[in-house]
Amino acid sequence: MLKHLKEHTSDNLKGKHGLAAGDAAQPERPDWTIDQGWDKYTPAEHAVWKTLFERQSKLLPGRACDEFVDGMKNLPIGPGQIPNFEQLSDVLMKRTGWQVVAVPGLVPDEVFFEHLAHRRFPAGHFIRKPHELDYLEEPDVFHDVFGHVPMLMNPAIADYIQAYGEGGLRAQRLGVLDKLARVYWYTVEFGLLKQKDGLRIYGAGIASSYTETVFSLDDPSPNRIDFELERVMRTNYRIDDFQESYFVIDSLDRLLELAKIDFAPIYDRIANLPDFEPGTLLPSDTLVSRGTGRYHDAKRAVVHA
Ligand SMILES: C[C@H](O)[C@H](O)[C@H]1CNc2nc(N)[nH]c(=O)c2N1
Ligand SMILES: N[C@@H](Cc1ccccc1)C(=O)O
Ligand SMILES: [Fe+2]
Repeated sequence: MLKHLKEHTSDNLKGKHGLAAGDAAQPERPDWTIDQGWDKYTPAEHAVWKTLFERQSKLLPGRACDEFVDGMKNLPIGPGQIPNFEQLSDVLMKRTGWQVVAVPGLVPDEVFFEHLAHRRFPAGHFIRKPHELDYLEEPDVFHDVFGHVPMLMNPAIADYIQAYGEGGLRAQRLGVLDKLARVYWYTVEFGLLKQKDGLRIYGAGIASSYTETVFSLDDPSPNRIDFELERVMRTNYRIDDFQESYFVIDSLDRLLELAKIDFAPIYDRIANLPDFEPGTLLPSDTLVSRGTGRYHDAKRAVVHA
């Protein structure tokens, strides 16, 4: 599974800012951007990209949403080489006004939000090692470019992620970042979309993961629940394993509506309400499918044995 996802937790970031790629030094620039250094990728690194690209490209038709497939088709992303961020930005800029900038790994929350608010997507410049194809703790170029960039070709997602950047800066000031981060997690990273012919993936954390692509759509274990904002804001997520629940929207335009909602009164309303564990089902949930819980229960049983 792509448990790549310690990536998005503030906790994980503490004491680890950007150093996490192992040996990355302090940021060269205040916005933490670096040069992609495209010429410095080795043949072995391009080969890792190719392996990942080909595996995912076979799996995604009929599983990724139409917008993802369209976005990919119109971008200079292929099996042959790790994409060049300047070439991606040229195409994206014309389409939705976004750019891709290189960062050494996780960047501090406020730096991340500042980039998004200015329609710059920070992408890890490094690629995972051959022994980490399905597991890594930081967003690398495969997750960030293959998973996120195709969706940034879509105008609704483009506006939504910019608004999330602005909302992130605000949520930080209000001390409610954990609530907002769950909205990003259960949409941009792990969102499912109802299309005419069934459930499809639009979340980048799924789309860049071979194993979670199958698990999220085909496995009976996880819950698939209609997206409801307050419910999602109160739901913890798993950073080191498949999700126990996925939240489903019926149109990407739904995200634009979310972006326009003023979250401040909602933060206030839920401030003293309890959070939910990832696998919880509530009487108020509208289910696309109820999960058996089998996958995570089996693991819990081993831990408690
Ligand atoms: C809350 C939030 O979205 C978050 O933790 C940030 C922090 N820094 C990051 N930095 C990078 N490069 N990529 C990310 O997705 C994030 N996520
Ligand atoms: N509308 C949110 C910001 C936001 C935009 C997009 C996604 C998530 C949140 C707010 O008022 O803070
Ligand atoms: Fe991501």
